[in-house]
Parts: sequence; C-alpha cells; structure tokens
Amino acid sequence: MSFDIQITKRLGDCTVECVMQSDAQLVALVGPSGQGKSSVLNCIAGLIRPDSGHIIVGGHTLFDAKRQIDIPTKLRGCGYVFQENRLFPHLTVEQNLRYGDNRNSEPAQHTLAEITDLLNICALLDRKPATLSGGEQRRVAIGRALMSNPSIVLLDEPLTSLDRDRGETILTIVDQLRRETDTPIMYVTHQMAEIERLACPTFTLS
Ligand SMILES: Nc1ncnc2c1ncn2[C@@H]1O[C@H](COP(=O)(O)OP(=O)(O)OP(=O)(O)O)[C@@H](O)[C@H]1O
Repeated sequence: MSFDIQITKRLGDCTVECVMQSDAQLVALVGPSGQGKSSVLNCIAGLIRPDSGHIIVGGHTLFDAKRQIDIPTKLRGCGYVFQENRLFPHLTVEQNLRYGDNRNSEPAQHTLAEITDLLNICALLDRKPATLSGGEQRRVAIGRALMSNPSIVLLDEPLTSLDRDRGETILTIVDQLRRETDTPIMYVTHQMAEIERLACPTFTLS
C-alpha cells in the first residue's frame, strides 16, 4: 500500500485527524484553509510529532505511537515542496538544487541534468532565487526536492500564486513524475479543479 496513515494531532484548540489508506501512487489531501493539511505533511516529514496513530508510506513505517517508532526526519526521505518554496536566497539555483543532492545512499533516481531538463530550468542555474518569477522558483523548489532522491514527494499547494499557464506546467510535471517514477506523491490543495485535473484519490481531514 502506498499510503497507510491514521494520526491525530492537537493544534491549539482543535484536533486534526487524518485517515488515509490508498494503493494509488498519487493522492490528494483537500480541505479549506486552516484545517490542518500542512500539519499532516509536517507529521509525515517528521517535522512535528503526531499525538497518536501511525504513518506508513510505501511500506515503510515512519511513525507508530504504539510501537514507539519515530524515524528521524533526515532518514524519512521526504522531498518536501513547501507552500512558500523556502529556497536559500544566498545560493544560486544550481547550489539550491545541489543542496538536496542524493542525501541517502541509494543510487540517484535522476541526475541534475535530467531534473533541470524535466523542469525546464537549465537556463536559470546561475541565478539567485530573488531574480526568478514565482513559477520558476516553484520549479526550482520541486527540483531541489527531487534531487534528494526522495522516497516520498510532498507538495503543499504547489499552484499557490501561479497564473493558469504556470500552474498547468506544474501539473504536467506532477503527471510526469507519476508516469516516470513509482515514488508516492501527496498533493495538498484546496482547489477542486486541480483534483479533477490530476484524477487521483482524494482525502479530507476531520
Ligand atoms: N504550533 C501550533 N500551535 C497552535 N496552533 C497551530 C500550530 N500549528 C498550526 N496551528 C493551527 O492549526 C490549524 C491548521 O494549520 P495548517 O497550516 O496545518 O492548516 P492548512 O489546512 O494547511 O491551512 P492552509 O491551507 O491555510 O495552509 C490552523 O488553525 C493553525 O493556526
């Protein structure tokens, strides 16, 4: 099973509950703003700790409260594309990409050349993030995530602040990732149009 998740996490006054079981390589997590979607991604990435439950992705148990399993963040292999990109402003695009370079001992799934080609960012390698458009920054952030040889790709509202054409470019890249790799991908959005376009199983939080 690609995703077997059942967690609760208290955030301030509310408790987020996520239940997700799917064999699909790509799943979407949808819901209105403030419902806890990013917090679920943070739990999967190991940035915050659920209060209860388990997280199993691609057959790997990342967290299990009962069995006292809590794999450290750096060993979880999450390629996380944050809503706000979080590129390093003092590094060039190439240095940002190489920061994520093959952070585990597995053979690299993709070379720098393949990733820059896939994302159409070859011409940007010497530029700093501040000189890039929103769509270019998002593609570099996706590239950095892919360079880490991820076991899971987490995309947090990747179309935020992009116009329709640039958004479509990102959706095409997600489609390509789905076709060309078997890496589980979780796609967070609050836009039903994106879900319809990706045609993937969709989960909500309670
Ligand atoms: N450390 C925290 N302490 C208290 N409340 C928190 C904490 N982290 C998040 N929250 C609250 O939990 C709720 C869920 O936040 P989260 O960012 O996960 O939602 P989201 O669904 O991803 O929202 P958006 O779509 O706007 O990004 C929000 O109300 C947020 O204010």
